[in-house]
Amino acid sequence: MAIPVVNLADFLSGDPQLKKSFVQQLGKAYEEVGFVAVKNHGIPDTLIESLYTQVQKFFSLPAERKRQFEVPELAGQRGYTSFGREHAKGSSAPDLKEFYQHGQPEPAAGASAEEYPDNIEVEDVPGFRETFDKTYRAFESSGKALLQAIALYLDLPEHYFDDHIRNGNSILRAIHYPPITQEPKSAIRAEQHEDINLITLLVGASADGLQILTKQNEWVPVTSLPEQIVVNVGDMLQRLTNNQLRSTTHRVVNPARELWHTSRFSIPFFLHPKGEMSLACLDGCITDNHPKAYADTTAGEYLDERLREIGLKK
Ligand SMILES: O=C(O)CCC(=O)C(=O)O
Ligand SMILES: [Fe+2]
Repeated sequence: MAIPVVNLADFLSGDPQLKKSFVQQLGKAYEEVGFVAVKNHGIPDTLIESLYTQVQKFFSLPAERKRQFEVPELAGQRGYTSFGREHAKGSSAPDLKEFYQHGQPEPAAGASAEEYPDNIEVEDVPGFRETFDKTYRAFESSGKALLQAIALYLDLPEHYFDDHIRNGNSILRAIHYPPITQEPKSAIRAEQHEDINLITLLVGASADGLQILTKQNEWVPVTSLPEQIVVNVGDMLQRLTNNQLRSTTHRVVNPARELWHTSRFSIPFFLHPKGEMSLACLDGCITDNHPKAYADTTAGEYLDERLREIGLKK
């Protein structure tokens, strides 16, 4: 399915009409579909190419070497998580994937080392940390503009989210779905789930497989052009907006048998605020028809609960 396409250059153009129409298009798409494709997203192609090259080098390291970058106490939030560890909330079959996670390169002064552990060095791939740091910042900056548009759509001040996400707890995750070597029984590359964070920005996955569950309860493949990124609403934003914006269920299915020998790579950026941000439903989103649907919580408490549900935190 072609998801709605928006042009971030319209929002940043300085033309009030273009900006306004961007805000309406994005907001409407997030009420109806929960996913958009964004063109002119501001993440340089050359950066994405270097990131993919380094990610492929990382995953082709020997399994025992990769495991040296795995730190279970960090609940997968930094470094490597091996194949078969993470499962979707409510599913017992682990996803068919391994991944590497990179966090905030520049935590705020005084931020706790428990919430913002250092990133894990991978000496085997030259330039690895620099490329992840650079891409992290590029995603932060595109994500910030998108959240400004979302704030305007919700009749909040344009810069409502800025402070909450500055030096925030976002995660850049590089995922490798290895070739499938035996009948996977019920397991798929990524079982159906909703993302935890405010919004997710995803650069062109290297193969098909991503599908979203529509309001009509049908699974449809997501298609976007190579120059676009896919950006979807996560549960934190759904919760904050009392279900006005939709955190749409999605999954990654296995390829046809003749393509089992191929790998799939994808690199989502999970945009998280700082842990202390309140996720209490916004007053403007609570009405007689839409009474408050969630208890108050903070982003940090909510993240903790969700990491336990997907098997990353004990
Ligand atoms: O690999 C993909 O295309 C999407 C992955 C995903 O949905 C996730 O990691 O949350
Ligand atoms: Fe996801």
